[in-house]
Amino acid sequence: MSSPARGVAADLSHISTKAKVTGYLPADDGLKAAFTGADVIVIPAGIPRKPGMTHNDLDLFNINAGIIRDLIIGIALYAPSAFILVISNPVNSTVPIAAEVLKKHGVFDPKKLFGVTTLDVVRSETFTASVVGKSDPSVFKVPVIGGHSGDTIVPLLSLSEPKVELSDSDRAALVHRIQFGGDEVVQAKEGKGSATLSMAHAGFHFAGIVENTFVYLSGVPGGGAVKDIVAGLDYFSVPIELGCPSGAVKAMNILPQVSEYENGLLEVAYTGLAANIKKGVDFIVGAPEAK
Ligand SMILES: NC(=O)C1=CN([C@@H]2O[C@H](COP(=O)(O)OP(=O)(O)OC[C@H]3O[C@@H](n4cnc5c(N)ncnc54)[C@H](O)[C@@H]3O)[C@@H](O)[C@H]2O)C=CC1
Ligand SMILES: O=C([O-])CC(=O)C(=O)O
Repeated sequence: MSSPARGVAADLSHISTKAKVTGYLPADDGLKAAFTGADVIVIPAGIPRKPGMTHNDLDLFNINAGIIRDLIIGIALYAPSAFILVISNPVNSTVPIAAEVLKKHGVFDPKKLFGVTTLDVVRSETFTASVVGKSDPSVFKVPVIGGHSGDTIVPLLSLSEPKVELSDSDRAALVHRIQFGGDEVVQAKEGKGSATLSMAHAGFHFAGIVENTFVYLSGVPGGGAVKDIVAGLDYFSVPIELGCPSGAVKAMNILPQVSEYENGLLEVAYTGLAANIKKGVDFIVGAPEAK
């Protein structure tokens, strides 16, 4: 890229609300002004979970699905080549929603659409370090694959570097803490948001060369081999090598290295993910206003 990347981090709530009230507004000047010329667009817009809400909550889905759809329409029209990082939950469904809207507009590039799952890696490394009594989370590198909610998040402790030895019960407790770490934050904030600041940290991380992210597998080089292993799921989070200007350069297929225990976690994740992905796709497919 010859000029510095232009990103959009504006609060677009007024625009999206307007789009929601009046229907699809192809000539919306706000969306046009916000997105035109953007190279990288990060979307954290939407409601956060309240204590007790799961990522499968219907209110969370219905409100955020509409917000994502409206914003992605704006991107399809005014910044079709931008890198899109979707933070808004439920990521397992909002990324498929984004993909379907982009497809309807004929501008879907799977190498440039990413669901932000970085926090799962941050948690897996931080909590693994704390379980073995280290205060510095950067000591461990622990891959995480799958999706971004509860038991669709699959930490691969068997591939930790350096190796970590845990009893079965310590391992189960650690896996649970990584999978449900978001709940701790949502509860601690008592209805006033979720891991907002950690999200900023995740965004910063994303500037790296290899990043964990939820992608459309068939559109990313190397993704087909992953898809063959993950029960044919269209979307999955694995470490992705990133490049500029093309985006996702390669999906790292670490699936053949997982342990038997982790294969058990994956089987559970596949079921949840298949339902979450279908929910996102169904939200757009057949919906005339998204055309
Ligand atoms: N993928 C990830 O790792 C993470 C995802 N999240 C998700 O990010 C989203 C935001 O979470 P928080 O920052 O904690 O919530 P928050 O309530 O602090 O911030 C939400 C922001 O979205 C804006 N917004 C609300 N309705 C909008 C609309 N119709 N159009 C555009 N913008 C709108 C609000 O003005 C506000 O600035 C949630 O869906 C949450 O679940 C949060 C943390 C981590
Ligand atoms: O769990 C939530 O609601 C927010 C989130 O995605 C996370 O903290 O990883």
